[in-house]
Amino acid sequence: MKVGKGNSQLPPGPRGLPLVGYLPFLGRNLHRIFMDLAIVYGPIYKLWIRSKLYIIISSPTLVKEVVRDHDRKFANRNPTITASALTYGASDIVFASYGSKWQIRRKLFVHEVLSKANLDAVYAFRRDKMRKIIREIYNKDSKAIDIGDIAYVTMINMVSSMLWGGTTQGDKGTSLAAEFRVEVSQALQLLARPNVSDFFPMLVRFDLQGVERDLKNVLQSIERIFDFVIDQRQPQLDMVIGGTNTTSSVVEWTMSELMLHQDVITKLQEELAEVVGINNTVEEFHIQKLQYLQAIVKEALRLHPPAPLLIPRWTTQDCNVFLNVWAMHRDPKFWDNPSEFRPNRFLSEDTKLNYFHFLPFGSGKRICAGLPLAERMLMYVLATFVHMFNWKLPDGTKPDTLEKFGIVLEKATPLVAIPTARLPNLELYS
Ligand code: HEM
Repeated sequence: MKVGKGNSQLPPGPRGLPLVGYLPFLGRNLHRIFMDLAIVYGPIYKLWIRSKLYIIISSPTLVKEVVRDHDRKFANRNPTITASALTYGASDIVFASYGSKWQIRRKLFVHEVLSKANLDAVYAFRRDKMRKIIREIYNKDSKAIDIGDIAYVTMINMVSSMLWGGTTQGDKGTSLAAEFRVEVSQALQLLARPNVSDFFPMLVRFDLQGVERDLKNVLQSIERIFDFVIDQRQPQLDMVIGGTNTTSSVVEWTMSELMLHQDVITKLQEELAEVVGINNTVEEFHIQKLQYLQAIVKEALRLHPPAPLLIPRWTTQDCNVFLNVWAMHRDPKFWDNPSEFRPNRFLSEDTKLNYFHFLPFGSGKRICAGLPLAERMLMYVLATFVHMFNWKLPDGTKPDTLEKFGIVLEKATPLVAIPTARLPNLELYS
């Protein structure tokens, strides 16, 4: 199929303005705008932005064609100027073109760095970092803490200890990790922002929206923090950026939903008491027995997938394809009362099956390469936070579920909560 503007085989789509196409109508919440357009144009439609074609899909049957039936044709990426700058010319896995370099990098990453044997072998590092965080939370002595920040510190410590055996230590480390989180979060939002320079190459040098300037500043800060933390060693951005904001954001979203649903947190604490025991700390080997926790995490990933549009695919026919999983995760055709947080839906046999309307990690050749580590860290951290502590909101506050769109869908307002030790044996906190 040719992708010229007059091609009648293309799906329908909204008309844009002459020259710029649909660009002026794309606000910051792309996943919601795309869902609203799907109501008008159907589960597959097109957008032109200048001469670039975008296809947006939000039906599981069509998604299956992209990620399974014709996977290879849709396995490429087309990084924007911002994505290229952030990854030093797509020298990572996420934005690398589909080809031998990507294949080698991915193979090494999946089969060596994140192999089961290697993940088991470095569990001691994750355990050690978890213990330090338990102590840090306990020492806050019933003061309110930012859950996203503490989750981020935990994740960055776990990931960096796996990579370099290092850590961000104590208060200094915590503030550095928090600083790093702000910078990475800004970088991810810049990545998601439509940039005029991508569509008008002759305007690149003017950087009209200042996106490249902002990204350069963010990159400089990231490099400065990295140099300090890892002492000049080669940063592995795939793991450090891909693996920390996503997982910590899911921890924050899950904790927010738990704070809003006391019945769920009570049931989870009962499960933890039964599987782990109130005289023990959580270990990774408990995770597979924590069925209710697994359902909770899936439900949080359904409502708040960190990558609501996955990472766009670039086809052999030169067009970008967005898979709007956020819309599918909330489609009443597939879910009863889709906007309600109901982990039980994942306990029934029906939803345990792998359908294409639930894809928080994507699917096919480009499926999240960090999935095994992501699952371990998420479950381990959440189980520990909920088993070791009771959490209460500061007086007069209420958690919300407002979103901030970026490559990672974050919470707009940070969740702040007060922990108190839950287990009788206080030695477990020291
Ligand atoms: C809750 C946590 C996470 C979620 C929801 C998530 C989600 C995703 C999604 C949706 C994609 C794109 C998939 C597609 O295009 O079909 C992706 C790609 C990727 N993720 Fe994750 N991710 C998470 C954690 C991690 C972690 C912990 C790491 C690293 C340790 C990681 C590394 C990667 C890499 C390297 C890719 C690129 C794969 C490729 O293009 O070949 N992710 N992830």
